[in-house]
Amino acid sequence: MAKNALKTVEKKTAVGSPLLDIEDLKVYYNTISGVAQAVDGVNLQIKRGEILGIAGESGCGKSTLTTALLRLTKPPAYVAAGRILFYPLNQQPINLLEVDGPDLRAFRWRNLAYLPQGSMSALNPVLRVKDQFSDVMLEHSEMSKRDALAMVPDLLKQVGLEAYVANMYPHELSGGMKQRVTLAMAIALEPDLLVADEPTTALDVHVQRVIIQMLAGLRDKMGMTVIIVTHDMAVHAELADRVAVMYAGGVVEVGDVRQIFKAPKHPYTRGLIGSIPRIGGERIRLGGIGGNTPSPRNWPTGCRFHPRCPQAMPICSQETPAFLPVANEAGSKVELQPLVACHLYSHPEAEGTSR
Ligand SMILES: Nc1ncnc2c1ncn2[C@@H]1O[C@H](COP(=O)(O)OP(=O)(O)OP(=O)(O)O)[C@@H](O)[C@H]1O
Repeated sequence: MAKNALKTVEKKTAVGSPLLDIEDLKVYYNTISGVAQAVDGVNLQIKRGEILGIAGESGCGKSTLTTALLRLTKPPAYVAAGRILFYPLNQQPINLLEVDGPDLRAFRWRNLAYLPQGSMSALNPVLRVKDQFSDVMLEHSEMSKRDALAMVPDLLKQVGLEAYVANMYPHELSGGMKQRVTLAMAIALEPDLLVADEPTTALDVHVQRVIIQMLAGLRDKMGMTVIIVTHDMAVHAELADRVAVMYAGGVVEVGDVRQIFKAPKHPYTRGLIGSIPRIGGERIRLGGIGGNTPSPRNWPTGCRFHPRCPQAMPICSQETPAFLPVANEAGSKVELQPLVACHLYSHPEAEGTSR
């Protein structure tokens, strides 16, 4: 069996085992007006073969978190604390934050791939599509140029493009085609993890659907883990197995996508879900979330959502709520327990103590 096919079988067998453990991760920015604590104590477990959605308002730290996962943090940002444990197939876990130099270069593309925000402009305008592929594959694997070029038509096919696209330059492609080419390049070396940042923004509805189906297909065909970052809750509803909701630099709730939509626990998640328009049924006024997003240079004390929370209690401004497990809804297929950081669920006297 070819090496790649063997790797795919191994990965599919490993679906459900741990891939990443993010432990108390803090990523800050040095700015003239002080330190911005953009990601401030994130804890998250991610399993092989799952599609995890990361949701939250603009500025809550989604991109800062994912760039740290990919070891792409650049000044003025820096990792202030935490560990990111990565579990390679059949090997001991490694702390991604300690991988450096040639090891890190080898790790990228082969293990971690990135589909950045606005990735359509990430292509080199003076290279034909096939040469962009071979550049990446030659730099990050031991493949010969001939072998790399031979793989291009098949990779293009996987993202629904014809083989002739290999000979085209980026300016000859539509926006949707460029996005597919970038996706095909990201998956060329069959990475364990693909991080897609707003992959459907700025695409028309039809192309959005195609990209969503492709991302879902990667998991099914290759056992790839996908982290999808977007504030478009409809994309999460359609694609994700679990959703992590971020607010003010932290994850406030994570759980089965159906549970997040049907029975959100955290008042912030309820606000997010309540602000999605629905078609059909009675016309209702959308809830939305009052107040403004706080500044990462000066987070509110206690629960950072308390100044905007319709259910705030005195304790909420005083104590930071722990990230605690709550009960899974009946019928959930997700093994990892849902977690919520909210005093409504951590104090027995409070409403909603459904643990
Ligand atoms: N280069 C920078 N210098 C200083 N602060 C920054 C920088 N980049 C981001 N930040 C701050 O970090 C916080 C988190 O930003 P980030 O881009 O991670 O949020 P996001 O949730 O991905 O937002 P969006 O959905 O708009 O992309 C924001 O408050 C932002 O102001």
